[in-house]
Amino acid sequence: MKFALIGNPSVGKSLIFNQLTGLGVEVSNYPGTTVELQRGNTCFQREIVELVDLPGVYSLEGNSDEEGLVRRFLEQQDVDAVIVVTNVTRLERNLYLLLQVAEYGLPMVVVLNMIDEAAKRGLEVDPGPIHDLLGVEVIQTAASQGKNIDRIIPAALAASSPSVVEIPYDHHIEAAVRSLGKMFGADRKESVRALLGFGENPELIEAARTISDEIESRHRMTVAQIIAANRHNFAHEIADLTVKEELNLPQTDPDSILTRLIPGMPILIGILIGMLLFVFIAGSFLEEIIVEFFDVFAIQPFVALGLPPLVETLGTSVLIALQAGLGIAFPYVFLFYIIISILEDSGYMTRAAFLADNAMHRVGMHGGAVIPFTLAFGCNVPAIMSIRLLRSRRERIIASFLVTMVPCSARTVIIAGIVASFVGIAAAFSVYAIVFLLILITGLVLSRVTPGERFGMIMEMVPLRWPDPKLVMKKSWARLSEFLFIAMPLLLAGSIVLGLLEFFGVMAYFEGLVEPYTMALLGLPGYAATALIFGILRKEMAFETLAILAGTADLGAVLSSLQLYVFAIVTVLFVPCLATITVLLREVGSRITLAITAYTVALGLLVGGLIHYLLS
Ligand SMILES: Nc1nc2c(ncn2[C@@H]2O[C@H](COP(=O)(O)OP(=O)(O)OP(=O)(O)O)[C@@H](O)[C@H]2O)c(=O)[nH]1
Ligand SMILES: [Mg+2]
Repeated sequence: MKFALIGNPSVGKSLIFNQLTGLGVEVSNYPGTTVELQRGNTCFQREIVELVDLPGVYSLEGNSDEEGLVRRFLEQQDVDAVIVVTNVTRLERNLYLLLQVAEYGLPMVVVLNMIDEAAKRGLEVDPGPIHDLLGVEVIQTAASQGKNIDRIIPAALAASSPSVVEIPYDHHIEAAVRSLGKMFGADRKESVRALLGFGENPELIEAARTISDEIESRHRMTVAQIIAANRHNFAHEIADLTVKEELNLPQTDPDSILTRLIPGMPILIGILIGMLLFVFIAGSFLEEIIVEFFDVFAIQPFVALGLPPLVETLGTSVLIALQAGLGIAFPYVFLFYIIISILEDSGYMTRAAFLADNAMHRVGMHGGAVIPFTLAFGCNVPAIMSIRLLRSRRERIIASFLVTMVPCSARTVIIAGIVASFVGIAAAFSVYAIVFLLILITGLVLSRVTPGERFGMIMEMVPLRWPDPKLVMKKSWARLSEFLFIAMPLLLAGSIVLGLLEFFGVMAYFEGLVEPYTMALLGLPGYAATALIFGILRKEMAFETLAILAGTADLGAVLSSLQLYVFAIVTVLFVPCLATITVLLREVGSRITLAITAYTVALGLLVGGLIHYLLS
């Protein structure tokens, strides 16, 4: 037995899927969380039931990736029943999709989810009309409380015949349906879909097209528009019968505050700055503890063992990599994830996206890109992972370039540790200014040259609600472990390779080789190049390595202010770190990853060179 969960975005499909299968699919109060098929199994009365979680869509007839995916899935008719999940507080729009799904003629169960929220808003829900009109089982659930979830699978198993619904169409459409039925023996649902240009029978579609052209020449509307209007009306009628306002609770509308430019924008900026400050302050505090702990309890005792030099070098490299990895994973990445999850699940992120939409359009994206951009200030790895939320490949490509350029917390360490302490605060801010300017220019250029369709934003304002701490922690943990499993092994492998290179003197040889070039191009000594390469492992290692190689932590004594400034600029721009490269490979593929890497290296060297040339 195989069932599929279908519904609008953010109605709770994935939450129901998780509860039924015990899998950890991402759940979020943000439309478009699920972008591909997820499969899982559940067991009911000793029978294995396969469950498919589909991405949320508003319609089956548009041409976005998700709509195509759900449509193809339904056309294959490869499921025993569909479970249509709806948000009962927004029933009318949900029913519009439901009516379309019903026309595919699969056995169906209707889930009216978020019944808890309906109760809170004083809505009275009567499942009777849907049951009677559609002839399907209707279940009222509150997935976040697990209420009635257990009734879904038995109902799906019992559903054997398709819905009996007949949407009353305009008389021209009805006449067309009748004549297609006579000519081809097509049933009502098949004929309607043929009129919309879908289906398997080419002759039927051809005949339907002739009829549609005729209807369109007489009406001023296309057949698709007429059918959509009829469905909307019908959905409206059913919704009116199903949901009644019980009592008028006085409601203040927080959206009138949050989505208006003033005070919405200052609130958004305040929240973002507050979040960054919190993560930096709490993060650096925690990081120090972790780093200190490693120093005292792992690295120093290990060195004190007095092992053979090769073992010692390799062992220390691995320990330092672990220290670096955990030092960033827990304090920064985990804290960021928790805050972002709270912002997502509270529903605030859709307000932020709405506000940022205008500005984002200029650089070729839409408001949805606020999530990756905010995440990127903490760490580029989760930021790149979250570009999945963006709808088109075009946007994902642009975002992947821009997000990798955002100064993450490790790069902030460089700017603070090298520029602010040895050159000056104003200089440190100028580094940020240069980077933001470059991001802006890159975005403007990319939005011109990147091929692909531009999409407007149709984003549902999900309701504001208190996030569930358990769900927030679960999600943050799942995201963190993804980071740990991708970034950590690489960090360890990379550090072993670098340790070996150093041990066998390859590094020293390399420094001698590149010194003439680094001197000429950037005015930097050869060991700075080694430090830059260590920076690929983890950005702030560039700083640590530079200090080690220079033989002193007082960098101001060995390098000039200009040299330090150039070094910092190059490190900040030059190549994303290894962990970022790995997730880039996974999310956007090797070609784009290569392009980003080449672009950032070129940009780093160019800007660094330019500054060296202009100021020396
Ligand atoms: N109050 C309440 N919240 C719910 C209920 N069901 C789901 N939610 C919340 O609604 C949000 C959306 O849930 P998801 O399961 O991610 O929705 P989805 O339908 O999979 O969304 P997409 O993957 O974007 O299509 C989450 O924040 C859930 O915690 C419910 O019955 N009551
Ligand atoms: Mg989902």
